[in-house]
Amino acid sequence: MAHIGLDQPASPKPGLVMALPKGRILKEVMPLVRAAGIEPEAAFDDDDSRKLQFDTNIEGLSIIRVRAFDVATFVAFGAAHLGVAGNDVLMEFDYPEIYAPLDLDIGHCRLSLAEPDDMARDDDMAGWSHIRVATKYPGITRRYFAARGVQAECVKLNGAMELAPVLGLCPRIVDLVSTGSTLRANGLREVAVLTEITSRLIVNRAAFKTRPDVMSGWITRFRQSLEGRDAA
Ligand SMILES: Nc1ncnc2c1ncn2[C@@H]1O[C@H](COP(=O)(O)OP(=O)(O)OP(=O)(O)O)[C@@H](O)[C@H]1O
Ligand SMILES: O=P(O)(O)OC[C@H]1O[C@H](OP(=O)(O)OP(=O)(O)O)[C@H](O)[C@@H]1O
Repeated sequence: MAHIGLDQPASPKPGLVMALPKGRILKEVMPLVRAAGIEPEAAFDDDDSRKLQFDTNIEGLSIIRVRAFDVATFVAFGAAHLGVAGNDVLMEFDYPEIYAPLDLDIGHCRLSLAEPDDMARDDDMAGWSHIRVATKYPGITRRYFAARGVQAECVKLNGAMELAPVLGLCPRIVDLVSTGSTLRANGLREVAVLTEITSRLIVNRAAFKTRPDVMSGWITRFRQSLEGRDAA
């Protein structure tokens, strides 16, 4: 007897899907989305709505709102066709299926190594062969230090990294820094910048190949949104 449906994924909705991160980037990205001519349905701005996928004024284009790391995964696997992600997320996954054609010049921050003030005072990175680091970015951290001859043992945390040195979990952290106030408030000092971060428009490579006109059309619209914003 044929079993139908149980382990079959639901058929994806036809049309184009744009993945946006639901965190702090959303406020910065929405003016660009709207300037590109995309207006989501009213439920998108309704905090009480439990919807996750939203229709837009553009026939066949919907928006999904997901966690920042998941934007890259939806786009890499072709479940979404385009999206917005920080290059922290892009570098951590390093998905070959993602093409990131446009720097949106939003979400500026940096990924840095930090340690307690008293440790930083007479610490010398040149003498390290092994370090233990708490981070949400084990991939970037390992690669960065391996290229400098240092083995980085990473303890994965998903937030509040700054607590790790304070509570003795790990003496050092690699985390995002913008104003530096979170580090200061927790007695930590930035000792190295691994990379500067901004958010990018990202596109699934297969979608770009199979629908070049539509996908390049959206890249152009976002480029024009950026030019309009910069000229204002
Ligand atoms: N302090 C910051 N200043 C500027 N940009 C930041 C800052 N922190 C994070 N970002 C950027 O915003 C993106 C999303 O961060 P956000 O804080 O919204 O998500 P999160 O809380 O880390 O993750 P999650 O979506 O899992 O809750 C990051 O990937 C990064 O590119
Ligand atoms: O240098 P600052 O301006 O203080 O910003 C840095 C903080 O911002 C991010 O955290 P977020 O607020 O996203 O919370 P999280 O720890 O839950 O990710 C990051 O992880 C730092 O903790």
